[in-house]
Amino acid sequence: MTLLSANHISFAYRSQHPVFKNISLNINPGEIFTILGPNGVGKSTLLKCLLGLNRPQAGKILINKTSIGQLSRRQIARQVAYVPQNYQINTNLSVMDYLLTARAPFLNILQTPGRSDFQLIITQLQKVGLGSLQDKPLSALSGGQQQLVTIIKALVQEPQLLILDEPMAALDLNRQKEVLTILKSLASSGIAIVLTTHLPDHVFLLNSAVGLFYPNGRLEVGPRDRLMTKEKLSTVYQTSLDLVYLPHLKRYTCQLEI
Ligand SMILES: Nc1ncnc2c1ncn2[C@@H]1O[C@H](COP(=O)(O)OP(=O)(O)OP(=O)(O)O)[C@@H](O)[C@H]1O
Repeated sequence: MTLLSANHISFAYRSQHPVFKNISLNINPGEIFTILGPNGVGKSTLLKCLLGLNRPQAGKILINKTSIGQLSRRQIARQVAYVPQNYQINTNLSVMDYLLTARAPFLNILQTPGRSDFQLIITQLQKVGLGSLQDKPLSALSGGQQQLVTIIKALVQEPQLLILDEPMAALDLNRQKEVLTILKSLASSGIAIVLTTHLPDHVFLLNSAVGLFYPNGRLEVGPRDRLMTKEKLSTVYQTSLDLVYLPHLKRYTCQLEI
């Protein structure tokens, strides 16, 4: 069953100036879908439409067959978690207290988090080697550590669909590897993942389906083998680049032609 579907959606912040028109896509459980495109083309705007934060002027978005407009924020938060692009968190909450806020959609109005909520968070922090940071104020963490914490916040929401906007932009290579591994393992457990990235290699590393956002606002959706070509990527990024096969890693890498 399709978890998320967007049918012919169009969105403009100002009338007569559409960011994109007539975009359709379907995401199934366990699928990874990576959106690539140049700066300012509309990737974050599209994600916000899929989350119900932006309301498209045309088209329909369904989550588990229900129109997103008919779902409350709490109902959406029980199914979908979001890692925003601006991960810098302006709060003096401790890491633990901040992460506990992600359990709110599952608690009644006067209910406080229980043992299982704390344990879930401790387990997730330990998985990425941040167990020792749970009592630190968020403001004392580095940018990369804060980005990891926002990813963990989405995970402790135990979503069916995880939407991430450039989740690895601030991470070192080893931490990128950790996040890629986590995303792959979430997908194999049936969670659907939609992400944006500026690194085309992430598509190959995640074995994901692709959405190519062209500078004219068109989104081409399809399998990696059909969309990840030198010609299409050069058109998307308006620059010369090449795809090089790495036989020992059995995958392609995307390189600028400089
Ligand atoms: N809140 C807003 N109000 C008005 N215009 C906006 C708003 N947010 C984004 N835009 C505009 O919409 C267009 C798409 O922006 P968006 O942030 O979706 O691009 P993006 O593809 O995610 O870019 P980047 O790769 O740089 O993050 C841009 O022209 C941007 O200036």
